[in-house]
Amino acid sequence: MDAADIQDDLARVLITEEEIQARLAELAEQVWAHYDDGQDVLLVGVLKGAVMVMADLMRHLPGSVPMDWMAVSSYGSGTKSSGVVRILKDLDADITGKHVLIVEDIIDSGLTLSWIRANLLSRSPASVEILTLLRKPDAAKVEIDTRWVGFDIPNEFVVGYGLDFDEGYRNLREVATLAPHVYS
Ligand SMILES: O=P(O)(O)OC[C@H]1O[C@H](OP(=O)(O)OP(=O)(O)O)[C@H](O)[C@@H]1O
Ligand code: HPA
Ligand SMILES: [Mg+2]
Repeated sequence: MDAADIQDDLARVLITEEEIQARLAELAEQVWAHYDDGQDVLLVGVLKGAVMVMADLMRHLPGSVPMDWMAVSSYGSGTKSSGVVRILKDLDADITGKHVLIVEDIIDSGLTLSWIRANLLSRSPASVEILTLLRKPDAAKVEIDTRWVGFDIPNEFVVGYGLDFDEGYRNLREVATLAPHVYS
């Protein structure tokens, strides 16, 4: 798939690269202040969707912070959450007594993060907070206490900036909806 093909598959750009970066810079400032200049916080990214958010959020932080990753899967190759969460890769770190900030690309139904949050809370961390770039308020099946949200978006399937459709489109720099011909 070449670059021109990718652009042909998009219906509408919802959030531009510039808007994403400006918002992440704001969020990074708030995160840094909340954790007392990044003291004792562990950033936990959720693979694979959160790779771009993690990479750019971290680079907006003015000092050094550690990161760790979990891989879970609930979507498979479709566009609807199965609600069944599996751990594909667990954290390397023991988070007992640590301040954990979960970094995510999107809260859609909320099923994935509510499961991850409960799972991490069972390990006796000092705190667990959530930062997500995107949230779909109209798709929520469970309410999740989310301290930092980049953008609330409509209840449409989106791709780009880490978000995939059938493992494609993660490398787009913006967040966009897909053209109908891609689904059919
Ligand atoms: O709020 P929900 O309805 O649970 O959906 C959100 C989750 O779904 C996506 O991950 P996916 O399982 O597709 O894996 P991926 O990150 O590897 O694409 C996304 O990255 C979130 O983790
Ligand atoms: O809208 C979405 N796009 C891509 N992956 C997703 N995972 C949950 N919602 C979405
Ligand atoms: Mg996905």
